[in-house]
Amino acid sequence: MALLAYQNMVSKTRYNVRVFYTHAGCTLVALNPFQPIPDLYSLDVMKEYHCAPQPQEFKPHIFIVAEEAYRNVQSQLAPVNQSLVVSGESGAGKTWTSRCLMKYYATVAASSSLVKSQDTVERIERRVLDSNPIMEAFGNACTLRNNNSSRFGKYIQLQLDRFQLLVGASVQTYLLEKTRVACQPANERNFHIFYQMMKGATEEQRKEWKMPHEQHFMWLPNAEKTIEEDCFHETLKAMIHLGINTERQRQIFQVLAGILQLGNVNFSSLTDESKPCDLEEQAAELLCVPADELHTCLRVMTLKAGKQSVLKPCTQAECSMRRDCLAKVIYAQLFEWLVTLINNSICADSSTWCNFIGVLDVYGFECFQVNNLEQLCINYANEKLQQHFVAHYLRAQQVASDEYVSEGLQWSFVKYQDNQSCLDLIEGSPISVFSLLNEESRLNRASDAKTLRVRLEKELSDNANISWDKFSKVPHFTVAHYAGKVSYQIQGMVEKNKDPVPPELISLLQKSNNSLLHQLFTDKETEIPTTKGLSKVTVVSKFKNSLERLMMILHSTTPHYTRCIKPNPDCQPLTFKKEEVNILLWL
Ligand SMILES: Nc1ncnc2c1ncn2[C@@H]1O[C@H](COP(=O)(O)OP(=O)(O)OP(=O)(O)O)[C@@H](O)[C@H]1O
Repeated sequence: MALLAYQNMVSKTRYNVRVFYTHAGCTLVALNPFQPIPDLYSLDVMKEYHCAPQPQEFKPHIFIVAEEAYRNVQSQLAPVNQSLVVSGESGAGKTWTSRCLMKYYATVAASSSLVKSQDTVERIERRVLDSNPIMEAFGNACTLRNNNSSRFGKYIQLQLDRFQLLVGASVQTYLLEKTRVACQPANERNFHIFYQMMKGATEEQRKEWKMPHEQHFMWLPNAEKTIEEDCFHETLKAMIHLGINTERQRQIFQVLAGILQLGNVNFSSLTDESKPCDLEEQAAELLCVPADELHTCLRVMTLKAGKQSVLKPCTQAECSMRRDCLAKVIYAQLFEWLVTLINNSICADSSTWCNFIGVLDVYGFECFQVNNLEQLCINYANEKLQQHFVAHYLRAQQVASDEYVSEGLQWSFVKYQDNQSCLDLIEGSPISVFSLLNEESRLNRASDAKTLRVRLEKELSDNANISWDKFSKVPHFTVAHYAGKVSYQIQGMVEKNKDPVPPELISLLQKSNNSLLHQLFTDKETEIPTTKGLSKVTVVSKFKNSLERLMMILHSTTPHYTRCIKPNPDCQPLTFKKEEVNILLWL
C-alpha cells in the first residue's frame, strides 16, 4: 500500500526527467535507468551527501539510505547494526545498487587519515570491492531477463571499527543455481567465468585447457553473444588482489576446463563403451583423475545391500545424470571454496570491529511457466523478507501514530496474517509443504509425484493459501504468495530436494592430483556432499536453516529497504512502460 500511494509519483514523467529515486514510506524506490548516469554517483555527489548536515533534505537517492545507516552507527542508538535490504525482480538493479552501496562505504568510511599504514587501509577497501568481480564471474550468468543475473543470494556484512571506519567484510551466500552448469535454459548462458576463459585465454592457456578455437562445448551455449561481463582480465586482476596466486588460478581453470569437457561426453548404448573415449580421457586429464575410474564411475552404480555391495550398469539416462551431478558438485564446492577464500581475505579480526552495516541482495519473486523446487525456495525467502518488511512497517506506524487502528495499520495486520498463513503452509510445523517434501525425500524409495500430490492435498487442504487445478493432469500445487499465485510442478521435486551425490563420484574426486580439487572433497571445513547424511540434510532443510540465521541477523539490526524497479521488460535505456511498473508495485 505504501508503494501504491506513490505510484503516481513514480511516473513516466518523473522517469523521463531522470528522477530515478522516490521515497515511499520506509522504502526507497529505485527505478533502473538502464544506462550509465555518471553524474548521479560521482565521488563529489557521495561527498555532498556524506557531508550534508541534513542529507534527507536532498533529492531522494541511494546515498541518503547509505548515509542514514552510517549515521545510525555513529550515533550508537540501538540497534546499532544496520541492514540494507535491496529487493526487486531480476534485472531491476539489486546487484548494481549493492555495489553502489559498497563503493559508498569504501569511500566515506575509508580511513585515510588514520595511523594505520595507508597501504593496509587501501588494500582492505580494494579487496572488499574486488570480491564483486569474482563472485559475479562465478555466480552470475546472462539470462533472458538480465545479462548479468546473480544466480545466488548474498548478504555482505561491512565491518566498522569504533571510529566507524571500514576495516573488513564478510559474505554469506544462499542457494547457488548450480543446475545451470550442466543445463542452461533456452537462449540463456552458463556462468560468466566459462565464457571469460574461452574468450580471454592465451594460446598457451587454450592448449593447457584443451580448448582449441574450433572446439564446440555443449555447456557453453550462445558463446557468440558478447557482453560487458566477458572480461577475464578483470577477474584475474581481482583474483590477484585477493591473494589467489598463479598456481591456484591454474588449478581453478583446469577444473573449470574439465567440467566443460565433461559436458561433451555422451553415452551410447550401441557402441562398445568398455574403454574411456577421447573426450573422457581429456576430462580426466584436466580433473587429474584416472580415466578408467572416471569411465566406470559414470557408468556403474554401487548398490549397498546390508554389508554387501552390488555393481549395476547404469542406463543411458542414469549415465548422463551422473555426469551432470559430477559437474554440479565440483562447481558448487568450488564456489563455496571461493566464498570462504574471499571471507578469509576480507574479514577483519573480531577484535578490530564492533559494528556492521549489512547489504542484502537476494533474488526477487519468481513465477515462470514451469516452477519447481528452486522457485519454491526463492519465493519462500521473499515471503520471509516481506513479512519482515510488514512487521517493520507496522512498528513504524505504531510509533508514528497514536491512532492505533488507522487504515494503514489494519492493512498491515491483514498483510502480516496473510504472510504468516503462507509461511505456515510452506515451512510450518508439524505439517507443511517442506515437512512432507522432506518425509518423502527421506524414504528409501523412488519418488513418485502423484503420491506427494495426494499427501499434500490430504494434509494441507485446510490452508487457504494452497489450491489445485482439478483439471490439470500434471501433478502440481498452487501457492497464493503475497505477490501472486504460483503453480509448482511436483515432478522431480523430491529428487531435487534429496540432491544425492553418488559416493563413487566423491571417492573419485578425492583421488584427484589437482590439489585444489582434492582439497574441495577432503577438507574438513567444507561440507562434503554425501548420501550418508540424507536423513537430515535436504535442500529445503539447509535453505530454511540458512534463512533462519539471516532473519535473526535482520531482526537484530535496524533495517532500511530499497525496492528496485525494472521500468521495462527489455532492459531498454530510459524506457518506461507504465503497465509493467504498476504490476510491480504490489506492496
Ligand atoms: N542505477 C543504475 N544506473 C545505471 N544502470 C543500472 C542501474 N541499476 C541497474 N542498472 C543496469 O541494469 C542491469 C541490471 O541490474 P542488476 O544486475 O543489478 O539487476 P538485479 O536486480 O541484480 O538482477 P538479478 O536478480 O537478475 O541479479 C545492470 O547490468 C546495469 O546495467
